[in-house]
Amino acid sequence: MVIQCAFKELRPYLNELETRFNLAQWAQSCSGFSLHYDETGLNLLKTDEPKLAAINVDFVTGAVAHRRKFGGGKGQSIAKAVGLNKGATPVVLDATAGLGRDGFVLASLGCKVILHERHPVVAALLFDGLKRAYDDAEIGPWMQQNMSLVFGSSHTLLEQCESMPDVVYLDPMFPHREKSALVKKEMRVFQELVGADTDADDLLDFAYPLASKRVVVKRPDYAPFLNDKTPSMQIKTKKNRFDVYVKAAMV
Ligand SMILES: C[S@@+](CC[C@H](N)C(=O)[O-])C[C@H]1O[C@@H](n2cnc3c(N)ncnc32)[C@H](O)[C@@H]1O
Repeated sequence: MVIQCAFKELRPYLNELETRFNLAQWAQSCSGFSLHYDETGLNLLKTDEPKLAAINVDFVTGAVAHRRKFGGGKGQSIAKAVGLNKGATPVVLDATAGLGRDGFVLASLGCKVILHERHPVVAALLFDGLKRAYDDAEIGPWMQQNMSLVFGSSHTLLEQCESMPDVVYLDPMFPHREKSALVKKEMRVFQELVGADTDADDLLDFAYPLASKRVVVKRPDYAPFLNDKTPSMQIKTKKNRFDVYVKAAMV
């Protein structure tokens, strides 16, 4: 998968992205998608829906940036689920990072967040979004401290972790059935690219021994528990819930 771009001076950076994430290897399995770089950064397009389906990671000015400023801070369900309301700012390993939105909410609230993403195109989008955030005068300093990406599968990376995070956060792909046309479209494009995370049940078994305080699993409200394991507690939102597997108190 070659990244298309009108700016010749960006070719070295784009070559680096292509190499780092082995994008050439994925050209076949990502047919129907293309990657473009423009002034907004790296964009994924669905070839037959070029205008509507661009996916881009923007922590500086996008919807997540708005949520950072006006989204409810530590009162948000995700913050409560990882234990932020207990006065702690845990180290969180986000083992299914996706576009980094949940991770960004936690990083903006002070957590150190390590992101794992295994899909090369998603990882490339995330890497590019992080790079632009690191360079931003307002959020760059704390983003560089709080958010980092490791490209690879958590099925192997969690086993190799040398230090224990306080929290392991899991949000594997589960078929969505939201009604909003916009969300539906973006989710559909994302799901088509990534596919269902059919091996997600195993992640709980890797995550639980590694987390020192808790494992948090985000699920749509209609989804069964991950690996059929009943959580210690649940925090429910309109469309999702956070299943929390507590190991030790968050101090
Ligand atoms: C539903 S998305 C996560 C969305 C994310 N929470 C956000 O806020 O943007 C799930 C992501 O997890 C990734 N994933 C699933 N299993 C993984 C694994 N074992 N290791 C690393 N990434 C994984 C998928 O490639 C996909 O990008």
